[in-house]
Amino acid sequence: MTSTCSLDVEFADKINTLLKIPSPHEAQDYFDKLIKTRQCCGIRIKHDGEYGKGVYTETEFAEGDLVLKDQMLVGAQHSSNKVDCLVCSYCFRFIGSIEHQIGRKLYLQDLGLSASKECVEMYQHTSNGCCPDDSLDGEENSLMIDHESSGPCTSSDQNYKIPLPKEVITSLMNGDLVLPHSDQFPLPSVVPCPGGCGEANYCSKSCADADWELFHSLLCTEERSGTSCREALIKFIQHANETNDIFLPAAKAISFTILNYKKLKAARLENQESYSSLNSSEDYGFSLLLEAWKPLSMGYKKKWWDCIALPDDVGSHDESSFRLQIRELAFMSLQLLKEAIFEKECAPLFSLEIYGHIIGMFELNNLDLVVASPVEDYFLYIDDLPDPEKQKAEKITQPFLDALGDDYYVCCQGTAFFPIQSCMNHSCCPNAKAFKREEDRDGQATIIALRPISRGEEITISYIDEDLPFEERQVLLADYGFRCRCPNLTINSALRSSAIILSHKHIAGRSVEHKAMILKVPPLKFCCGRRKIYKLFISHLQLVPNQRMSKYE
Ligand SMILES: C[S@@+](CC[C@H](N)C(=O)[O-])C[C@H]1O[C@@H](n2cnc3c(N)ncnc32)[C@H](O)[C@@H]1O
Repeated sequence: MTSTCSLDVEFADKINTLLKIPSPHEAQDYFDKLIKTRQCCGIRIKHDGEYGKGVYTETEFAEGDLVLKDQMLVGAQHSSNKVDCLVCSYCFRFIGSIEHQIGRKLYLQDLGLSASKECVEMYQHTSNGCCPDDSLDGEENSLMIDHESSGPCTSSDQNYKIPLPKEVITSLMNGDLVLPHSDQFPLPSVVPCPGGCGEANYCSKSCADADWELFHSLLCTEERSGTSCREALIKFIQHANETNDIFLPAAKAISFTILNYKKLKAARLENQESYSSLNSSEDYGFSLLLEAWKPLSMGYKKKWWDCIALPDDVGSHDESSFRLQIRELAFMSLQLLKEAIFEKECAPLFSLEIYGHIIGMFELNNLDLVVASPVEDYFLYIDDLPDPEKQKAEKITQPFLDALGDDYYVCCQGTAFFPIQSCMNHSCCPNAKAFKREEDRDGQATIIALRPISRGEEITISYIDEDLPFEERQVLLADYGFRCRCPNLTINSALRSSAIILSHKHIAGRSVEHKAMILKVPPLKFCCGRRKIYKLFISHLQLVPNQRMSKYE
């Protein structure tokens, strides 16, 4: 039997209006304004293409030109990755210090945890006051939760690690022990969550304030923050981490809309409109909700359980029961979220239709969020020092590298929806790619031209690894609901030897599951026997013209 959400029945008309595809005029107006706020010029979103919306050039781009730097609308670090990297919860920059990043990871590793396992155990441990550092206080809720999934770049216990004494790790975390040359890699200080939950940390007050204003004030688990149902919120987070952490950005999308609604309402009231006109007219309230929802209304959407690809281990005869299970999972998550942050004036947002469409939108549009680790840069820097400076530094750094094992370079990973990039259609011979350059140290998406693009041409990216054989490409593209009809000609390999950072990632059905592969980078120079091999998600490979990597060529 399928669970029914009463809000779906009660607000059926409003839900239909919220999910209506915006008119071309409305969308054009929205995207024209949005593009003006981005680091890009010479692109336009058009609505009359073969595949719905598409991004087109209004100028010429040369190979390697920056086409777009897009800011995410909603993004989240994977729960499993939180053990490995301490990043700004808003822009996903690494924060603290090289020492703090290493110390924190070793501390958690010392508790016998990898990112994917035994996190509950760690939670119990830290809750008992065993945490040596205040900066870990409150992280428990976010760290305890994922004991199910394992991303491709997360810790593994398979590589050999030589543990360090606890006191050394503690002094590293406390800042008493300073590593040689770490001043070459300054990181922003940790700014704690203004609500005091300790789960969210930031690189600056402006990021803390922006996150609070846009999302976190409704999702903060600290009692003082005024979140009405803290227990329910914690349960919601736990459920997301035990099942599929895509529910976390979905909650952010709902939070964003509620907070936006409240802001719009307050602004209207300030503009002398009477309380009575706002409160008495239901339509007026709904028009505000429509306005608040607008950024999300623009994304291409289908219901999650309808569009999600059937996993390999589910036969077609089990398809309907699989889709039903996904729907039930979303239903369960939504009940917990509703208990935590329900807002009467925004009730239609808590319908299963809307929740399912938000997650489906992520399924069809999201890019991987990947930010390279400064800890890797640090060890590479030490490795590149001339002797005898190198020998001197390595006497101190080597034990830390040995303790970290092969996981010393784990990057920040998550998933994010980028409003402009998400309008880019797929081609198996794309003219652009999403990537990260040396200077791109945050979670934003950077799109670069792979070859000269002429005025008026559509900008296309590949959602999958375009090097795969034709049939495999078609299978992967079926996840996006279409078969590609473009011929895959010779791929421009000019940028191929560089690092790959961003990729389209499908959110797996029942738990977070990444399709990983080892990227074909040129033979690597070894750094103390463990210079990194990039392990990245694949569904959609993106090349990074990255100076840092060019030295390997
Ligand atoms: C990320 S969205 C791209 C923007 C989308 N065209 C829109 O209208 O918002 C992905 C969806 O666009 C459509 N699409 C993108 N590239 C396509 C292609 N090469 N052939 C057919 N459909 C495509 C598919 O429906 C796909 O699920």
